[in-house]
Amino acid sequence: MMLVIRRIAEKGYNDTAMWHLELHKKFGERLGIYFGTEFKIVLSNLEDIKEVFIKNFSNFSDRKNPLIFEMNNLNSSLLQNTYKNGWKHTRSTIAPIFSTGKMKAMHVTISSKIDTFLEILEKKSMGNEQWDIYEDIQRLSLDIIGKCAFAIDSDCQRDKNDLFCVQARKFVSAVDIRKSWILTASFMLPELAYLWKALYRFTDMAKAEIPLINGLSDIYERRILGEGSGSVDLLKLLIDRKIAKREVIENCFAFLIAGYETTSTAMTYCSYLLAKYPEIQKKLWQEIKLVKNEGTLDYDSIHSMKYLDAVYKETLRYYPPVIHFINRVCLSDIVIRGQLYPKGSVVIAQPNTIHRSESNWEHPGIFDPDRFLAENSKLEKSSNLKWIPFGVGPRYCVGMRFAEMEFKMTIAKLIDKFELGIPMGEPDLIPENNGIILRPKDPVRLNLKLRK
Ligand code: HEM
Repeated sequence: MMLVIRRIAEKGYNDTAMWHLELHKKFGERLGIYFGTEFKIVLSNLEDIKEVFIKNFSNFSDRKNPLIFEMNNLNSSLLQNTYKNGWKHTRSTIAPIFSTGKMKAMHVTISSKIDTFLEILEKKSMGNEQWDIYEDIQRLSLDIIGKCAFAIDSDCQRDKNDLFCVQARKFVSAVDIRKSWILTASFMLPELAYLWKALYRFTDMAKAEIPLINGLSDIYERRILGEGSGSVDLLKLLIDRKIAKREVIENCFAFLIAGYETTSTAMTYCSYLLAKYPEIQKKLWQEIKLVKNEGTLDYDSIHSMKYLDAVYKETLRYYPPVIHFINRVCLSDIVIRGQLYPKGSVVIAQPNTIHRSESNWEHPGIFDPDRFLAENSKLEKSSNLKWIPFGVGPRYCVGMRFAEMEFKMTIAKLIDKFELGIPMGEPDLIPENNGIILRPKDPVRLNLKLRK
């Protein structure tokens, strides 16, 4: 604990994401850290991770939520639910709404939001000013999740004062442990749970979530009365699963929290990396041209593109957006591969450590999509845990297919329309850790040249 506090004081919180790599080199592939009285075991050996997260899932089924979160409106959602309270039932009810057929039905909505995004970028690229493309991508992602999870036609992309946009951004930015001392303290001193719970209603998070939940509740009631019966969105798909109102609303809310900043951050990293490596961008553009010679950029054609798939996977390997969320609570004492995992300890797998380890990847510090092409990739095996941006085992990200569709459609359409470059003198992107997400620290400014 003292070591953690000293390190944070010396180098800043951001450093804790990368620090684990150093710690693993120094102390080995299993390391223990105390946070107050809470014991955390960080694993980087793939066999250990497989044993804990997959083979012994029944003893490690729950994620550790800071106790302060028990006061929010997410307890019956997949994000926070526990095995004892019915996570398995919720998961098996919800997973089918992310099937290929359902994703295909939703891709038209997503595509129209991306068209608006491209129109806005075209206008901006005509001017002389440089701007932060992360902001545009975040607004696109909000409009997509607004339409698909909240069933509202928000216009976050064009209207900065759009109510949904303002409230959602307020909520998400409140889940930033650097900005809220109550949140930070509740992570560091979990034994004072009762104090943190009592203080929850004074947090910005609590203030921002109420209008969002009330808005969702209104839409739910109108949907039950038959409004929008022809539309396909996650809200409707959940209502069709005949689960309780509270479960529907909390899970839609969870999709906003889990799906907005994660996907927009991944797409921003990808745009930046393609701008930085023009040869890789050119190869992707050539693949896009080939596909367009045969038809259009739609759900099927985009999912058939091998190089786009390699760029997608390599982006998530190189910069995994979610770094501090793949964890499980040990439900009872157990010994695995000679290691005692005491009841109540929290086991963690960190994607950035696994993705940047030389024992898992050749030249891990080099951005090289070719490593994922079929001929030199052994990743297709689900047992391969070298690539874990979406987590591990039965509790992996339920929205993975949704994120993949949104990412691939946006990047393919963006590169089809613009050639991306890095402006002269622009500094390298620095990823910053906000407690859960690894996001660009500074504005991401790119040159966008309309392709002829
Ligand atoms: C690039 C985008 C995304 C990344 C990198 C990502 C990553 C993750 C990770 C690492 C986890 C934890 C998995 C574990 O503990 O093993 C997770 C869980 C989850 N994600 Fe995502 N996610 C993304 C997009 C989305 C989207 C678009 C949605 C919904 C529309 C979503 C919904 C969820 C939910 C509900 C969970 C909890 C699942 C459970 O506990 O059963 N995510 N995600």
